[in-house]
Amino acid sequence: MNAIEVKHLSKQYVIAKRQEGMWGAIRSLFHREYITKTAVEDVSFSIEAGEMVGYIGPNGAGKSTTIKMLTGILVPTSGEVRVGGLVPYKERQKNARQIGVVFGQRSQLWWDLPTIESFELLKEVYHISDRRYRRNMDTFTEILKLDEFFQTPVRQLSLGQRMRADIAASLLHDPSILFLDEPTIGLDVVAKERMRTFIQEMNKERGITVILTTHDMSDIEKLCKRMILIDKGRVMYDGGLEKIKEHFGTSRILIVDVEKDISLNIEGVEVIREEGIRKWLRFNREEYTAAQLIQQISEKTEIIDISLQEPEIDSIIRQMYEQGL
Ligand SMILES: Nc1ncnc2c1ncn2[C@@H]1O[C@H](COP(=O)(O)OP(=O)(O)OP(=O)(O)O)[C@@H](O)[C@H]1O
Repeated sequence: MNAIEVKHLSKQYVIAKRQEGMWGAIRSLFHREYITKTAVEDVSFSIEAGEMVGYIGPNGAGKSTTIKMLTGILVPTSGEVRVGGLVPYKERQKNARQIGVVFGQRSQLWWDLPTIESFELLKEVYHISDRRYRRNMDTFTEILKLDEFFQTPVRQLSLGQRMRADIAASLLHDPSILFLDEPTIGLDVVAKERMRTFIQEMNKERGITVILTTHDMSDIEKLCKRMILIDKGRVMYDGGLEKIKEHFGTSRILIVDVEKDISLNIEGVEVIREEGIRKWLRFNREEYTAAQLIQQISEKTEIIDISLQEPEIDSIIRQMYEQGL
């Protein structure tokens, strides 16, 4: 069964146009002009129950707008959206029972209360039975070490602690679908790793469907087999990580130690770094094979050592963002 089904989904925002200057401001009191901004355009995808999918794209691509439509906060301008069989904006409360949401930049916990009290309040809000509450709290506390800061008010938690508390809170009512928006933003390496391990475990052990929005490609690499890439509101790619490397990652880097420190001017090849006799050469595998390139270099100087670097997913995506999709 598909956990999420999105068909030809679009969202336009209608924004009042700002008129310049004082006269403009006065004029707009009587005559307001509006412009429409398309944030999501004709987006279709389906996500199976138990899948973990990365939803990525540059700033302003339309990720948050999509997530808001999936969680029922926003009403689509057109198209269809179903989450666990429900139309989120029509059945917001019912939908809230089957989804968990974590926004890395914002907390859903009560700022001034000791952390444990936020959990107790959520227990009431979601009508969670004592048994379920205990079971979940025990599991989450064991993995996320929540008891280290149960008595600390949320506003005094470190970012890492706050994220641990937030993700636990989002799962307290056993949702089957989890939306994570930048869950590792600002965390140090250890905290990131802990968060990723927890997400992975919840997906594997409990079969929770996860949609992960992030700008950190290593989140995606570690967690998701599939990613949906959007730009300017449209889906540009939907598939596996490996395939994106094949499709878009046409550049390779040859690292070569040469005998003489000479400049290696080869047409279509970019020297991206030099450290004495060691050079990093970026080339396009559609224009050159590594063997051809090595041949060309060896005509100029003797080669002492070589190695070939495949592009990292991070650099491929960065390149795609920079050059447009
Ligand atoms: N409430 C709003 N009113 C008008 N325009 C909006 C509103 N929210 C978002 N937008 C615009 O819609 C587009 C998509 O925004 P959205 O927040 O969905 O992008 P995003 O991919 O989540 O970006 P980021 O990675 O920066 O969070 C942007 O051009 C943004 O300026």
